[in-house]
Order: sequence, then structure tokens, then C-alpha cells
Amino acid sequence: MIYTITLNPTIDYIVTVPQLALGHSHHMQDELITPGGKGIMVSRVLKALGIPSIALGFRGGFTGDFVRDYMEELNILNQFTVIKERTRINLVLKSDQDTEISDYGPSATDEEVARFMKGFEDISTQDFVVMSGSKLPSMPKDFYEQLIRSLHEEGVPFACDITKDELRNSLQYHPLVVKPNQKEVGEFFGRTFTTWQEVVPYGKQLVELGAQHAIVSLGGDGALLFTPNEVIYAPPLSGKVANPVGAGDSMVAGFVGTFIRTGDASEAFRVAVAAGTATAFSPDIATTEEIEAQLGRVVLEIIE
Ligand SMILES: Nc1ncnc2c1ncn2[C@@H]1O[C@H](COP(=O)(O)OP(=O)(O)OP(=O)(O)O)[C@@H](O)[C@H]1O
Ligand SMILES: O=P(O)(O)OC[C@@]1(O)O[C@H](CO)[C@@H](O)[C@@H]1O
Repeated sequence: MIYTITLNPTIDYIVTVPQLALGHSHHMQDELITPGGKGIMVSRVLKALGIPSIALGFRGGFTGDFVRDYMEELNILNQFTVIKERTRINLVLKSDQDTEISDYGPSATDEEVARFMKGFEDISTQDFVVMSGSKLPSMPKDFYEQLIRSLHEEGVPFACDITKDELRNSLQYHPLVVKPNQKEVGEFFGRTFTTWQEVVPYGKQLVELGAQHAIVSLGGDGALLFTPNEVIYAPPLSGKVANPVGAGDSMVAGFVGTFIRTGDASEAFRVAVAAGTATAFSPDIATTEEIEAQLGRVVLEIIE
């Protein structure tokens, strides 16, 4: 079974306001209220790919109830640890330029974290764990590393979509795949990139530092896959971006779900690109049909 971990879930409140002007009142043109947080997005895309998963993490308050209810409606298994404080709401304002306002999220008590860790004990070497997104602000800096170290000691395979020091500390435990975007790779190595080609030597370093595979998503410039032997570039597919929230998570789901089934990194990358693109072009997370429609269009270029 694939377990996704979303320590800090969200309700994503995505509103479209054409010609937004600060300091003025507006009527929204459109809204989308959807459960989010990166691991939850991964579970939702795995579902679209026909792959079951169990979503773990923390939820609290009426917003946490919404996340649970929506996941049940989608028939996605979930075993969230219930906490006293309220799950956050993240606001995305879609206008000429998109603006995101993210909440830091609730705190969890030691007792609540201990309950979460107990659920973790059932995970075995036959399972796979995907860890994505921010942790709760009350958690120690090395919370992810503690989780990853214990999985590694138990021999449980995992992938992670985390950033900065948390990404750095994860690499020594050989995640199946890490998926920073171009900006996050820049932050990681203290660089600013003006072209995607400049990212290539740094993506290679993620594998040299221990990742089994690294995907670097490049937004409208496509994506790169780094393996110990190859660098593969997927140019962007043409289409109209509707809502890119979750496009990166869709790549993680596509890669992990396909690699577990086939052991073929290049095929897994193809599905990752199709799923990421399909989500970027869809108002919500991509559907099965939307992913299938992109699959045949993906082009992979071995560049090294
Ligand atoms: N404008 C676009 N045109 C074509 N493809 C796109 C576009 N934006 C995103 N994609 C596809 O989706 C993938 C993931 O997008 P992106 O790099 O924005 O992920 P991300 O920054 O991790 O996003 P998020 O954190 O919202 O999930 C890209 O690598 C690309 O394949
Ligand atoms: O604050 P985090 O945990 O890093 O990211 C949270 C988030 O931006 O990630 C998802 C898109 O990838 C959204 O559902 C959610 O709002």
C-alpha cells in the first residue's frame, strides 16, 4: 500500500477575480474549495491513476472535517490523526497574476504527535511512503528526518517532496525520488537560474548526494529527470493553464505510482509529466481522462 503523509493539510480556497485592484471591492468570477496539502494531492492523483493509497496526517476543527468528508466522497482511504486546533485554509487569488496567501497551520500537542507516530508503526517493507509539504509549526526542525530515519531503519521505501534543509537531510536515506521545482533547486544550492539548462548540473548533484531519482519541475519550461545514468528533458506540452496548484504533486504521484508497478524510471517520468501537465491545464486536480489525453503527447529527450 502507498501511504501519503500530509502533516499540514489545507482547504485550498481558489478564487478568480479578473482585474484585481488592491484596496477595491470585487465580486469573484469563480471559486473552488478543495482539500489540499501536497500528500493529499498525491493521493487524489493516485486515485485518478487507479492506484489505492491511504492518506495520513493531522486534521482538526471544521476545516479538518471538510478534508475528511471530501476524501471519503472521493473514496480515498484516510487515517488522519485528529487534533484540537483547526486545519488551515490557504487562499489562491487568480487574476492577471496569481497570488497565494498561505497559513502556517495549527500546532499539535506531544500527545497528538505520539498518536500519529503510533499509526506509523503499522507500515512495513511491503509498503511505500510519500511525504510532502510543510510540517506543523509546532514540530521540531528535524521532524521529517526523524520520520525518514525510522523508515530507513525499518527498510520501508519512500519518496519526498520537501525543501531546503529537510530535503538535504533526506538524501542520505536514498529516497526513490525527490521533486523540487527550479526555484527550490536554486534555494537549495544558493543559485538563481535564468534558463532551465543551468539547472542540469545541480539536478545531477541531487542524485550524487543520494536520491535514486530526482525530478526538477520547470513550470512552463517542462521538466527534467535525473537518474544515476541519464538526464532526460520533457519539453512543455502546449495548452492553456487553468490552475497549476497541485501540478508538482501530480508528478510525484505519476512517478511513484508507475515506478512501483513497472520499475521503469523513464516510463514513470512520462506518466509524471502527463499528470503534471493535465493538472496544470485542469481547473482542479486532473481526472483519469485528462491524464490519458496528455500521455500520448509527452516527448522525452535524453540530453546526457
Ligand atoms: N504553463 C505550463 N505549461 C505546460 N506545462 C506546465 C505548465 N505549468 C506546469 N506544467 C507541467 O506541470 C509540471 C509541474 O509544474 P510546476 O513546476 O509548476 O510544479 P510545482 O512548482 O511543484 O507546483 P505545485 O507546488 O503547485 O504543485 C511541470 O514540470 C510541467 O510538466
Ligand atoms: O505549505 P505547503 O505544505 O508547502 O504547501 C501547501 C500547498 O500549497 O501545496 C499544495 C499544492 O502543491 C496545495 O494544496 C497547498 O495549498
